[in-house]
Amino acid sequence: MPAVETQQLTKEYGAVHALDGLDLTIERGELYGLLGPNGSGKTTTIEILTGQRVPTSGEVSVLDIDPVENPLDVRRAVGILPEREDPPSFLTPREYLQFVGDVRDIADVDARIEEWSTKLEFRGILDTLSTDLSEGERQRVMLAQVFIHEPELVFIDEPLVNLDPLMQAEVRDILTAYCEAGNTLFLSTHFMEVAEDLCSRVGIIADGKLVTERDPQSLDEDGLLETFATELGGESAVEAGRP
Ligand SMILES: Nc1ncnc2c1ncn2[C@@H]1O[C@H](COP(=O)(O)OP(=O)(O)OP(=O)(O)O)[C@@H](O)[C@H]1O
Repeated sequence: MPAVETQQLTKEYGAVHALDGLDLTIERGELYGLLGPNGSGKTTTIEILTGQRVPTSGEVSVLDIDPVENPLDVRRAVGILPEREDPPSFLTPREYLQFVGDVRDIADVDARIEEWSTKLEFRGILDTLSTDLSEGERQRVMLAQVFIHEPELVFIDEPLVNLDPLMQAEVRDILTAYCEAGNTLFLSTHFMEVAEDLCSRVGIIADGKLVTERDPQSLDEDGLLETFATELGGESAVEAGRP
């Protein structure tokens, strides 16, 4: 069974058709990127796949679980990093990750905190209040909470946001190694260069529909993405500092 499958998924917010018959199949071990301009339906897709939002119609399966029927089971099984989410300002990264360890029933949470704070290079600020951390440091803590329970499927909305170029390269390596170990990663981005550099397959979404799926090496060989040029990759992810 694929890691993720949707059939004719729709989501309406009143008169807005956020998803309009979305068909997705993502196999285990893929590093799949959903690329699309602002408002194309990426966040709505992730929210439905992770049991946070109920679709208007259509079928969904995530690790063989139906997130509409069993949202808690899906959230237990996967890692999630929503866009623009921070650790609570009044907790230190260590306290926050211990809290995540409690919620996720992780027996050896202290060892995992050591492991992930080392990998993501924030050991030095483990005991600093999150309110005093930079945006990039907070993003690294949030990335750690995605992986700390070693899920086999992870959803990340805009994965490299707020990271400096060196850290972006480190995170790319971590995400790639994670998929090479047989796990699956679903990420969304509106930066073409993130999709090109990171993904093994890219789906292009516009107006809630999957327009096409591409090998990242031939992402724009026919100039299709020129139509989204101002929104997609119109500025460099590195220059923008928020890919
Ligand atoms: N809670 C909501 N209520 C009403 N409309 C919504 C809601 N959430 C999203 N929408 C609308 O649904 C459409 C898809 O939004 P969504 O956030 O899924 O797009 P996106 O591709 O993630 O955008 P972005 O790149 O800006 O994060 C947009 O038109 C948006 O305004």
